[in-house]
Amino acid sequence: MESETSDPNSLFDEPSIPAYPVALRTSPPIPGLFIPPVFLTRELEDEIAAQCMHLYFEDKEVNQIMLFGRTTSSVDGGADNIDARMGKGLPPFLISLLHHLSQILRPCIPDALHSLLFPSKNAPPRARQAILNLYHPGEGITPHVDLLNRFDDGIIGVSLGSGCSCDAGDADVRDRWDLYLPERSVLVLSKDARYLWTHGIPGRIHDLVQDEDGGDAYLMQRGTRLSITFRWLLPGADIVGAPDGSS
Ligand SMILES: O=C(O)CCC(=O)C(=O)O
Ligand SMILES: [Fe+2]
Repeated sequence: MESETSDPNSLFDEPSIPAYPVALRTSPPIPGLFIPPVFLTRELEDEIAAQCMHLYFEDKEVNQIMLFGRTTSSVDGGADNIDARMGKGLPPFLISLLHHLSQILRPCIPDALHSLLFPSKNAPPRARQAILNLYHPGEGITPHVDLLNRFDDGIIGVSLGSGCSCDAGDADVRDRWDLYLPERSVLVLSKDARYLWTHGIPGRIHDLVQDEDGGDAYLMQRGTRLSITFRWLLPGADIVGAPDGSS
């Protein structure tokens, strides 16, 4: 992940209103990208963040954790085991989060996309992968497309602890959008948004954000943000430690 700190020449550590692009609060016209108007509850946010911090980040010098699930089989009840189908091999609190996401996303995204993200009993079994990223203010992630040879279509991301801007650029960087991912919001990337557009988080301590009521854009300070993203592993891609082991 990349990092940038405040301007060392700034006397008062005040942001001069920077020439940041204004991050939109509505989904831009990128096919397959959804930031639906649904949010995790504060209780759920706190519970998940506490589990992640305790299990993976506290007292450790890491800012990214990758968790690999496994494909269901007849041993765990196969397709009838709804928890296994949701994310066999992932920790129980992430499986609960996936159940919750399935419920809240159902009315907000196309049915076909919902079935891709949360497959029915009859769908072929597959393995999930989760990436947990911890960003302190000023840190970001370089624009990228999630690995094409490792992950399938359909990515879900949640933002915990803080919002941030996300920049989305098309492959030729001829078109780009800045979107605001509020704290507790959910982002879904599929189709063009997953395959043809990059996504990244600029490493900043503030974001310039569109006003919801049509007023001037305003600066929002970043807090520590934890993102959790879920993807499907392509068949055979669940071998940990492959040479291309980045996200
Ligand atoms: O932090 C985020 O929301 C994005 C993370 C991401 O793009 C990744 O882990 O591949
Ligand atoms: Fe990504």
